[in-house]
Amino acid sequence: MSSVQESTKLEVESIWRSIRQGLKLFGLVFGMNKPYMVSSIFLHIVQGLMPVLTLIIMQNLLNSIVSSSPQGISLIMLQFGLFIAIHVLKSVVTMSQSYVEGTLEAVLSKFLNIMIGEKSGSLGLADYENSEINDQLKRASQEASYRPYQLYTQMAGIISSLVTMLSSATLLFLWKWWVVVILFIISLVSVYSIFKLNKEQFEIYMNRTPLYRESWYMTYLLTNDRAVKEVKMFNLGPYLLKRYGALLQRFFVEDRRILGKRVRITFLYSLLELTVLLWVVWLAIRETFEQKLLIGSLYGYIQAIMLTQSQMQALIQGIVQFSQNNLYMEQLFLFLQLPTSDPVRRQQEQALPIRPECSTGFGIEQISIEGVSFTYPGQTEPSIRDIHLTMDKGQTIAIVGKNGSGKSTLMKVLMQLYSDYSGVLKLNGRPVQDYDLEQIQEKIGVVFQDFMHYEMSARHNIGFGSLEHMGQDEELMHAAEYAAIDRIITQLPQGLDTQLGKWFEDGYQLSGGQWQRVAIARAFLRKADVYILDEPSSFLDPVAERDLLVLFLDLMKDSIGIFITHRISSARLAQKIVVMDNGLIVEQGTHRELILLDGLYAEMYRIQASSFSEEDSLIEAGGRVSG
Ligand SMILES: Nc1ncnc2c1ncn2[C@@H]1O[C@H](COP(=O)(O)OP(=O)(O)OP(=O)(O)O)[C@@H](O)[C@H]1O
Repeated sequence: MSSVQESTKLEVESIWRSIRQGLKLFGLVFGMNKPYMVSSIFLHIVQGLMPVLTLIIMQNLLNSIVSSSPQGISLIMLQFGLFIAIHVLKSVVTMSQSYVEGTLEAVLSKFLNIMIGEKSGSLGLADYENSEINDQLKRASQEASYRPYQLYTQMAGIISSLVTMLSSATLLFLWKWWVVVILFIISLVSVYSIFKLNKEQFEIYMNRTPLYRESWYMTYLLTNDRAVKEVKMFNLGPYLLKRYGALLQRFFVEDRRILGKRVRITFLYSLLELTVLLWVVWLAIRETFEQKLLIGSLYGYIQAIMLTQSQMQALIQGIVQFSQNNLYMEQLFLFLQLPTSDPVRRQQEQALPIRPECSTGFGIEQISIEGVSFTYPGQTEPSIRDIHLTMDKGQTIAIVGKNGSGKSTLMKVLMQLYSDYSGVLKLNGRPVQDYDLEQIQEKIGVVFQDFMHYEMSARHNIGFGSLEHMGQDEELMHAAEYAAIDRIITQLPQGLDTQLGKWFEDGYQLSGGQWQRVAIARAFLRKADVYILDEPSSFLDPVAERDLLVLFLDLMKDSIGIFITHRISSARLAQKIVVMDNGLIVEQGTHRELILLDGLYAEMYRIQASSFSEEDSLIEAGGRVSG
């Protein structure tokens, strides 16, 4: 097959795909609001008939005036009445249309944004860490509020233009059929070239999404309150602005090139069309001059020529824009059909069997991890390898290890945030897959290393730990007490209902440690069987950290308590200490056992202890000198 044939086949395929997507969209809108959709299509058809009806009425009116037929003034009056009626009808149609379309727009945007929100919620952590999916998500959410509606109105507009074009072309066809044929051929060729251009533009757009995200990130850094301190102190503003400017310049150059091409193509075809049109107008004038046509008919034909041409243009524009938006719609539908990596959603979507005794009413008495390994998507090396660990109710476990040794990864796998791990994870002696995974997550209270600051009230910030307790002040304050943040909350201007953070009006900004305590309270609000604190003390002062851990140990009598820490002074409080290195558990035991083992833990202990004794001796030496 030659390259021209191949490319034509691709274009035809793309038109068919557009039509299929368009029908899918009509189906979607129809499902959302049937009466409005039917009214909208009906109004578009009526609108499409209006220009030719107006033209015929005007043509007859003019012909009646110039021919001064025996019926005289009464016929003229009748036709003038029709002329008034058609204009009134036009206004009614336009007004009704704006109401119906406005409603449809709001409905479509609402439904699609909710659909995208639901889809985003169903994605797994691994999906969010995948840059390609992030691109898709960004495209989908950015455009959901306007693209589908644009597409819908374009499709409806195509119907209108088609009706107008067919009706005016019929008038013209009855007079000079070959004019219609020539105009049709010119339009067909122009549609083909514009389709090709659209594809090029779409590819540019697709390749651009990661760069769009980068440019978005630059503006985020330049305008975000969390980044502003570092941006100022490291004087990053000019650098970030330069990178941002370079990206915008690149977009500008590409856009200008495509625009130039588009204008050249459109100009060429318009010129061709205009030549044909002017020739035909000249023919009509000549026939009128030769008294073969009445002046009303001359008016009618010139109008019909203009209408056919303008509607063909509108039709081409409509089809072009429609196919352009359609490529974006395709992306939206693809995103909505994306399979999730989330273990909980997968279990629900695939309706995997759950043992009746494992669906509700169970408690987590024991967790055993048997030979679990996990490699992040896109990575070649596993981040945790052949992990064996058992944890029982009433036990507190500290996990220590160097940066990047796999501590947080192990916890995320345990929390069922990733699905593609190898090995066996058991709860109460049964594989985790026998259980309702959502129920398992509900039985875990967690403080992540990068916990959230919700720019909402203190009530929301704590209440998000257990939505059913959101309205119960006593429960919320009880959780706050565990995290030693209750006094601060009581002193806030509106107590629990005080807005936290600085993003919204009347927000009260907490310190880093106070935010962390709020996150801890959030985890404690949940009546969980397992509590996981990933570096809970990173923002806390040493006294606060110790108080927190002592309380934590006390609270864990009926639960399993796991905390990740870099401080040996904290780790030694736990009943079991697990030491990780390079994705492996290299040691486990009590503080005493591990010191006696004299391995990595003992070394970490010595380094941390010696830093204090060195400081002590320096202080002592300093004291002696000054003394
Ligand atoms: N989302 C991710 N995608 C790919 N690799 C990751 C991801 N998160 C972590 N890693 C890699 O996995 C390894 C273990 O990371 P992890 O966060 O579990 O370490 P950690 O022991 O908790 O470290 P730290 O003490 O610094 O918090 C690291 O090499 C890290 O680069």
